[in-house]
Amino acid sequence: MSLDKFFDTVNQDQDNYVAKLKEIVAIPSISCVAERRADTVRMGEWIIAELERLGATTKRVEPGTQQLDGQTVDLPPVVLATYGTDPSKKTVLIYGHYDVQPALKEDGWNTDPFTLVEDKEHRLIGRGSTDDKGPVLGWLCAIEAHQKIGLDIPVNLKFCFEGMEESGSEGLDAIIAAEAEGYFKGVDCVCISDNYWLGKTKPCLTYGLRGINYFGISVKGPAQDLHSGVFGGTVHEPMTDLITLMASLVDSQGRIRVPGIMDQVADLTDAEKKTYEGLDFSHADLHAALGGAKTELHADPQDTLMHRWRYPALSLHGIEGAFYAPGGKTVIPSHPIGKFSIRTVPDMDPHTVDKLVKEYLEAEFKKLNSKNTLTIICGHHGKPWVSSPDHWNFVAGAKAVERVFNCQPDLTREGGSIPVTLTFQDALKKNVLLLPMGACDDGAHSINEKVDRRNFVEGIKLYGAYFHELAAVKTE
Ligand SMILES: NCC(=O)N[C@@H](Cc1c[nH]cn1)C(=O)O
Ligand SMILES: [Zn+2]
Ligand SMILES: [Zn+2]
Repeated sequence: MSLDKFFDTVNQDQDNYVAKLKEIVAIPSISCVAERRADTVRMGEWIIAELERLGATTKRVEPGTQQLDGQTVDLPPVVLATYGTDPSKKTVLIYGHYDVQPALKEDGWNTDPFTLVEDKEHRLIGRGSTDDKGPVLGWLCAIEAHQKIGLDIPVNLKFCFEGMEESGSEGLDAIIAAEAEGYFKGVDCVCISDNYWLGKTKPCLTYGLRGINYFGISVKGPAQDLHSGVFGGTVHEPMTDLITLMASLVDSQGRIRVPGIMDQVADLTDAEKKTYEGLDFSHADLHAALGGAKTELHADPQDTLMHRWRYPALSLHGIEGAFYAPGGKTVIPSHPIGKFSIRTVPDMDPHTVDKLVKEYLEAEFKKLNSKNTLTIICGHHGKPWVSSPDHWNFVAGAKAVERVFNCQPDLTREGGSIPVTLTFQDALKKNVLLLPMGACDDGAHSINEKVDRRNFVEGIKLYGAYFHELAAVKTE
């Protein structure tokens, strides 16, 4: 079968697709703040409308409410959709998320984060361009291009798009469990496009993710912020305690200092070690993703990948309630909350991780002899996931890569977390393939997040080619 006409159509219509991406980047669907919840819901509604325009049948599922920023707010809808119900065709379930990480121009963006701009190098810059609005839209553009040329999509499509992925996917697991024998019945395999290539030119198929345990350390002292001239030297300062605790978690070589964490990590076998050989990855790729900084922790690129994929990492994210604005305010913050997370790997258990962290921080706090009050907040969890890339779903993905990019994909794991991956695998008992469109230097979660126009356009072709390869692939 020739897909040339489909590829030509995607090329011709690419400006329309980019215009749509601009439209949705402009919706600031930040899931972690109550102030943006209405926008997040609006983004879900945009997707429902677009799916219906394409002829899909949609089902809007309300996951319930949550406590956020001191208020009870509705969780954004989970969008389920069906496109095609031919019993003679395979059915693929596609998952993506329409929420994004926070972004402020003051964080260091060169342009307004919620206005998609294209620069001279054809980078499409804006929050969500690569994580995950570009890929979500890409699936819909692939359908549109098929319709335009009257080309049949040779598989049935089911969609599950959520608006809480960046905030722990609250409410989603329950919906998947409830619909495993309902809406998701008949699904043959799952595909997710929400991660990145190893480098800037070669696509990959991904079969592993790290998990995540998110934490807060709250240190409470005086009832309000204080003048440091009047009170400095006379009271236990919450920030001093907090900084000491945060510094005790990890050293400058990235080694986690919480006892017991490393004991849970699965041993590296010879077979696993072999999977790192021949991967198209160098420290030049890492440096590109770091914006030119050469600050790697490990000398050998394979060690870098192992520490991204199969070892845990503890990252300090920020401090809420501390003075961070420009200027020299002489304040003693009364109630700072430090935030950090641990990226988890096989065979770490999220509840054991919580317990070890809590016990360690409480013991460290005791040593400070402080009269402040410590509370450890154990936030959301997501388990690590590793699967087999030998499944026919991966064979179809690899063939689609060959068709569009004329090369064999890298087989990778990933350092980030998409907890629903494991949920789908366990609840539906089906293989899950991660098929990214973005490059290693896209800057997801960072300033100036982008997707290259080439990746966006070729990614749409990749998704279309994947539909056709899925239909053709042998399943025995
Ligand atoms: N593209 C996947 C992704 O960015 N996932 C997030 C999930 C998350 C968990 N807690 C907050 N966000 C990630 O950080 O890996
Ligand atoms: Zn994402
Ligand atoms: Zn993300």
